[in-house]
Amino acid sequence: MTALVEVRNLVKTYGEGEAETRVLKGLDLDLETGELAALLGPSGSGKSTLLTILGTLMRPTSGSHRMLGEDLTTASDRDLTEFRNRHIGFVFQFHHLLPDFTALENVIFPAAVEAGRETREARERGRELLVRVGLEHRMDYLATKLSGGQKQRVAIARALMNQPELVLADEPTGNLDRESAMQVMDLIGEINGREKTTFLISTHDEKIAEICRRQICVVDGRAEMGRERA
Ligand SMILES: Nc1ncnc2c1ncn2[C@@H]1O[C@H](COP(=O)(O)OP(=O)(O)OP(=O)(O)O)[C@@H](O)[C@H]1O
Repeated sequence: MTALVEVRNLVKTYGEGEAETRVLKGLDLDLETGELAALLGPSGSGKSTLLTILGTLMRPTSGSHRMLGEDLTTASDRDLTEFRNRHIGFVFQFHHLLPDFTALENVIFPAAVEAGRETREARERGRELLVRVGLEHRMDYLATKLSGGQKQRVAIARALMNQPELVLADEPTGNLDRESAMQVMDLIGEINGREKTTFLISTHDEKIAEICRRQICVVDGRAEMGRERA
């Protein structure tokens, strides 16, 4: 069986000459369908860099990156954008919701971009997702009127809008109190269990990492695999 994501000998350097920083130094990583994995590592070890490359938002300096059997290192920018919209969802620490739009409008935004317009089906799926994340009573609230935990739940619903196989989350609970963080993790766990969506979650929080079935640590530019838990 081929992995959902297959990364080999990934290298990423920033800058040139004396200012060159080699962040990823030949990293190998496989992610299977349905995994719930934490991405750990000291500050500056390259977690965000790796997530940005896996999300096709930045190209590696060298190495191979495949997802769903497609070679993404040689794909055109246009093909990458299409691939990203269809197959990858993102959740960030600072949710990046559009403040002047409602929760529902924020959720259906990716589908509207993909389709070039807002469809009735998209509105329906957006509503369903907001119900699933427990925000049926906040659909028409402006994003600015939501609490931090609620905003993050909207961000998760938005990430799921186009039914991605992979969701990349960069410190999704970093800005939340313990209770909201656990609610967000419960939600991610439920979606992962039910829909087999693969999640890769970068975190500094050991408790969050423990909830994940697998821990992957970026150390000295390479990935060290943690033990898989049943
Ligand atoms: N655009 C850039 N240009 C130059 N250097 C960069 C750039 N982005 C990141 N870096 C450097 O690459 C290294 C890895 O950064 P990255 O943000 O990937 O680490 P991280 O593990 O996510 O850190 P943190 O846990 O603090 O968020 C750091 O030394 C950083 O300074």
